[in-house]
Amino acid sequence: MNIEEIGNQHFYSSKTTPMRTDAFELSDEEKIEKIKKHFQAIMETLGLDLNDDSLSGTPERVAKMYVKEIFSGLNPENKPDVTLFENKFEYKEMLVEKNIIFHSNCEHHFVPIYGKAHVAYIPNEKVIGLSKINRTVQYFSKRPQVQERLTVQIAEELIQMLDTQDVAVVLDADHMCVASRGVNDTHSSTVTAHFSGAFKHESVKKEFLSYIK
Ligand SMILES: Nc1nc2c(ncn2[C@@H]2O[C@H](COP(=O)(O)OP(=O)(O)OP(=O)(O)O)[C@@H](O)[C@H]2O)c(=O)[nH]1
Ligand SMILES: [Zn+2]
Repeated sequence: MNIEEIGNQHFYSSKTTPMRTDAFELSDEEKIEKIKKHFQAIMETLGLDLNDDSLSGTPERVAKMYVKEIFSGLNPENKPDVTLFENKFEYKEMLVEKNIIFHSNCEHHFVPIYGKAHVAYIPNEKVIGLSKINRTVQYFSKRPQVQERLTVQIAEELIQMLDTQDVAVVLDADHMCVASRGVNDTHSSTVTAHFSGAFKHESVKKEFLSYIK
């Protein structure tokens, strides 16, 4: 179960994004209006002069950016339509789409996480339009995230869409909350993985890992 399936019901699990029961009561425009006021208060509290022509539009810019861009994946209406095709070619090997660039944000500090996703699956009856893999990665990225949950959400969505357990997802990302503050480590990166179905077998996993090396 995930937020796409339960509509406006509250549901917590480590795999789903924790949402309030009233998450879908406000329209995007109403959310933008509210966030704009709150962000203006944050800027004023920091001592910034909102009469400055470079700063005056910032509360609205940030509000629009949150709702329409970087957190647009919180709204199930923005879930991409996915085109599937019959697997007429009887392609039975793994398909790997690697180096899918994604930009997300850390839910602990609200600063960027960015990196590459490598996705593979072994087709069953259906094959997926390639760009829809990118779009699925992007949709779940555009939420406040932890990398572990993002990995699992992408994998579970593909398992469901493609009607196969044979799915692998690896994310390799830099966290700005680690790099540009706190421990200020600009060298470390974080790798997470989800292997299911055939990808749990050592030889299949190894083949996939050899392609993304
Ligand atoms: N497991 C996991 N941790 C993350 C992720 N993104 C950020 N974090 C960590 O979340 C933790 C939050 O810890 P806190 O101690 O509450 O935050 P903090 O005081 O700002 O900690 P520092 O970052 O160590 O300064 C930090 O250790 C972050 O590095 C992620 O995707 N997965
Ligand atoms: Zn963080």
